[in-house]
Amino acid sequence: MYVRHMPETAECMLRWEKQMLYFIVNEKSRSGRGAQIWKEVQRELVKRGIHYRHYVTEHEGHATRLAVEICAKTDDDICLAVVGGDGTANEVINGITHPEKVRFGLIPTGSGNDLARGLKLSGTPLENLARMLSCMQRGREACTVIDLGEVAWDDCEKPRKFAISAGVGLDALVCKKALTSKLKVFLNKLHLGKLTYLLITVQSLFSMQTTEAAVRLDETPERKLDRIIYIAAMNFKAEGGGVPMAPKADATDGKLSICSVHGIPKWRTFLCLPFLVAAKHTGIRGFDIDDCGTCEVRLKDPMVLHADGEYCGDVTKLQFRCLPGMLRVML
Ligand SMILES: Nc1ncnc2c1ncn2[C@@H]1O[C@H](COP(=O)(O)OP(=O)(O)OP(=O)(O)O)[C@@H](O)[C@H]1O
Repeated sequence: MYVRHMPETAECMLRWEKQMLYFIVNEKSRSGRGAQIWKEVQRELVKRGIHYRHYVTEHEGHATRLAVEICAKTDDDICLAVVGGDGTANEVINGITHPEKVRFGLIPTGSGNDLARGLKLSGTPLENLARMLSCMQRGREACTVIDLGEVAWDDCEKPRKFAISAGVGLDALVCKKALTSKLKVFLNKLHLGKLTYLLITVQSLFSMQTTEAAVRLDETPERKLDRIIYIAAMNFKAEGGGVPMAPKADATDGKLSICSVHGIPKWRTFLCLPFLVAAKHTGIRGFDIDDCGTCEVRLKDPMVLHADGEYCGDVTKLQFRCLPGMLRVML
């Protein structure tokens, strides 16, 4: 049961009582389950007498616009929570124009929920809400500060921030296919959403085109890699519904973990997938993981790029960069 911690001073009490909590809600997340969860959360907010305002996303990209509008408010302390999946969280993060004044919260309602996994948010929606409210009540200093990543590519208008990961190749192809997958809708109904990623991964691995790349980590000399299956920049350990691509990644160390698979045949990659899923792939030939602050990649042929599972385009030149301590999270 949630125990309400009473603020110690009258000033603190006054601040808490007046604090507005903004929600950006994707009711369509996890094939519509988001709407049900939001109703449940809303009932609890009313019961607790929380001051809140909510905005429901109506289309792709809407969450970014809503976050920009919320950040334009004059308050110097904005509590902004997402009720949605990783895609919605990514859109909101990209709309946070003033990270210094925002406290970010998450009630995960997606099918992958890798950000929630990275933040160790494993409770029910009401448990996650209670945890967030408790942190909110304890003030800005109670938040956990995490790094974000940023990826720029070819002639992109604006680099894209990411909380979990960004990458080219197999994992991006899987994300792109999952976005429009009828199988995902079907498996979500059976509560088997994560299986979508596994099935699409195997199919995509054997149908994808590999290519060559020149990779430069921080100030080190450029390395040439061939037969690229993927190059991913990980902020947290896992993506794609819990695949621990970088088992030692830490979102508070000021670095990204660059994971790549290259120079080995597809059938060998396929045989190594169980090791990848079990986080036993470190040290296997062809599977590299390196920590760095920036990473530049030049590809011989275009590959699909994703940021937190959102399709960014087919690209040949990209740069990943870590943005240390960029997001204050109510956990
Ligand atoms: N009203 C809407 N109609 C259609 N698409 C929407 C709407 N609101 C948001 N979206 C888009 O839906 C996409 C996926 O949403 P989200 O990530 O929240 O859920 P999910 O795909 O179920 O979860 P996960 O990413 O964790 O697998 C987002 O990229 C967002 O742009």
